[in-house]
Amino acid sequence: MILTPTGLESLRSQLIVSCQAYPGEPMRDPRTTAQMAASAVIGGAAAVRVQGLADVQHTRAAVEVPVIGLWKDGHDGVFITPTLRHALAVANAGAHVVAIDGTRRHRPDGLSLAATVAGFRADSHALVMADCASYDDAAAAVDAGADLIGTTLAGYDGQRPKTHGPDLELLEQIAAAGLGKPLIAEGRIHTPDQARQALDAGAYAVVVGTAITHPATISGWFATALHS
Ligand SMILES: CC(=O)N[C@H](C=O)[C@@H](O)[C@H](O)[C@H](O)COP(=O)(O)O
Repeated sequence: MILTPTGLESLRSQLIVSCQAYPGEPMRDPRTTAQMAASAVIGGAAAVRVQGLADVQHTRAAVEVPVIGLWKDGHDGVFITPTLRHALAVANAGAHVVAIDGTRRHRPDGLSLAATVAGFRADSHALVMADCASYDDAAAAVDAGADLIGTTLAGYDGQRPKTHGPDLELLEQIAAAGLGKPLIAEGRIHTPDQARQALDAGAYAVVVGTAITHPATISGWFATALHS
């Protein structure tokens, strides 16, 4: 299955579940990621988002819904699918959509976002999701040719404060501008109410990660509540 921009209609107002375990964690295994993704689909996820080439491969085989893939390389600066090479590798692993850093920061391979998207299009039919951190990033990512705009990096690169829940103000700002590409709310959506608020703020679809698929963090929330 190739996902086309028109095919994105299947994601309208839907839940997307991000399934990620971090290096060194007990659940950091591509088979576990794929099992989490399949479980999320049973619960109603219309798409899933996974990190790492093996995770993309295993998840593609485990679910029928679109797979958004990314490759985190490092943890500072531009690290979400930071270069064209990373993006093509994620697409070749089977991702329908490749999520890449969509900020205006310098990229490790020196390419602009527009050059990255153009180079990607030359070799892949997969769609591109730009993980942005601000309104200016989002506008630039649309100009650069991205198919979807995510608020993934809002609060993580210093452009905007790290809100306690989702950055609803940013969602409203981007949605009000009518940039013409699906706006994906992502980042710190921890409750069903917050997911709903993100849609009401103008998001096309909502990504939830930690609150569904990261038991170490969720356990911490409960443990802290008991001890405070
Ligand atoms: C900033 C960054 O590296 N975000 C990553 C992007 O893939 C993931 O670590 C997040 O879990 C994902 O964005 C979903 O967000 P949340 O887990 O808050 O629901």
